[in-house]
Amino acid sequence: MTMTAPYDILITGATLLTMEASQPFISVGGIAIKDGLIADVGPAEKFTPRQARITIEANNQIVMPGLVNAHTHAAMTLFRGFTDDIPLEPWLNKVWQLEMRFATPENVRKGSRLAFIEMIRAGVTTAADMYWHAEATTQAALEVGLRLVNGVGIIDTVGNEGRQNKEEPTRRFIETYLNHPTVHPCVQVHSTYTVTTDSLRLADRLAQEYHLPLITHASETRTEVQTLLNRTGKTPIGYLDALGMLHPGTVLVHCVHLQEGEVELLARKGVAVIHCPESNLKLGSGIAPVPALLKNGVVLGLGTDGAASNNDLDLWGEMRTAALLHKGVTEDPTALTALEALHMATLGGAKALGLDTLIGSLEVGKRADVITISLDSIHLTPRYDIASLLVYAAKGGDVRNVIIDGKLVLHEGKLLTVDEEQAKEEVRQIAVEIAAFSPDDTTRFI
Ligand SMILES: CSC[C@H]1O[C@@H](n2cnc3c(O)ncnc32)[C@H](O)[C@@H]1O
Ligand SMILES: [Zn+2]
Repeated sequence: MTMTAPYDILITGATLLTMEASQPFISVGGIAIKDGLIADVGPAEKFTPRQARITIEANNQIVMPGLVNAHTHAAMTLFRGFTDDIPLEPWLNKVWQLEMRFATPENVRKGSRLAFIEMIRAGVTTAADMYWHAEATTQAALEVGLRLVNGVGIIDTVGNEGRQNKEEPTRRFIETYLNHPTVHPCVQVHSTYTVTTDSLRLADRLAQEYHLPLITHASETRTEVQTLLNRTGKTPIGYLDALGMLHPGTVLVHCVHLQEGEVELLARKGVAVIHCPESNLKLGSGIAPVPALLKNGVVLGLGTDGAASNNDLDLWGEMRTAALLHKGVTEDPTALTALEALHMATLGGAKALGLDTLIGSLEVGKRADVITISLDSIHLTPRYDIASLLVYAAKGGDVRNVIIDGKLVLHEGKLLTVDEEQAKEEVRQIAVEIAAFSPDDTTRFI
């Protein structure tokens, strides 16, 4: 007689970092996964190895919720290192010339696939993407096995997009994925400086109609704020407010140059903010007032932004940078603690994207997005405080296992879904053409 194992996957012998407020750590425990869900979590005594089809013995490993990269432009791996060490506006003017030529659906799929492999290898289980050809990015996520928040990227001043109808493709994407288990539609507009008032209004209307997050870049640079002030007499935040677009569900990426009263305004309106510290530093944009946003109760997520402005997609580095940066600028080592950085990279990001009932913590009934981190390395020895170890010493390469929606995607360091060598080779081939292209310095899009 064959007995069916009660669980699909069982992880035993690990230290659990649940990210649950009531019980954030369990010293030696296990987690059981069944039908895509977390079926049980708890101390070791609860589990015996033969209870599952796959058992992962995770002694000297940490088990925690998968990381949420709450803002990225995945396909921009294609342009990683193409143009560095210049400010955002001339950078965008170059990047947009590249994108008009090379961001074809097929290239976007290949560039995104490379990005998603990089992310999964570093423990990211969910990414929120904003790019051209949303369907191509989505296909890449489905192939690699990553959970994706995505929508049609509305932008009016680049390419022929300005003349095109935004409503129909946005609705089509939303309706295709509304009840999908791993693709979560959202509405997204690039920014107040590249999108018409009509498109901003349309985006807000669609977000409200479908009860979806509305994501946009805001107040990333001093120049952006000045551009909006010159055009409208309002800052980007003030402009969005005047349009009634600041409300729960609105997600603002960057928020580096907030003006007086804007932190409090965002808190009052229930707006979430995504912090992308490494991209902001590399473009010389500045430093977002994260400690003030935290103090005022704003929901915060953490993002890498794209690989052309970061230039990697490692959220461990992002947590560490965030924690160190805010201690440094405020001259206060408590400004952003290790646990707060971990929260931003897990439950905070999930909450910002409206997914906290599904993911972000290890809780029975949530979707099983789970990672294990090996503590065997020199740089993770010895061990006192887990949050400290993870934020101040761990690296993406320490991730051993990744489970997304109950499926094992990375097993003991081996990616199970796609051929990594082929993924790299395909992007190298596209890069040969990109390397031969010379964008000019003319400002034409902003
Ligand atoms: C409509 S597709 C998204 C669009 O955003 C561009 N982008 C990449 N990084 C940034 C950034 O830091 N600020 C503003 N816009 C950015 C990307 O190149 C695509 O064109
Ligand atoms: Zn961005």
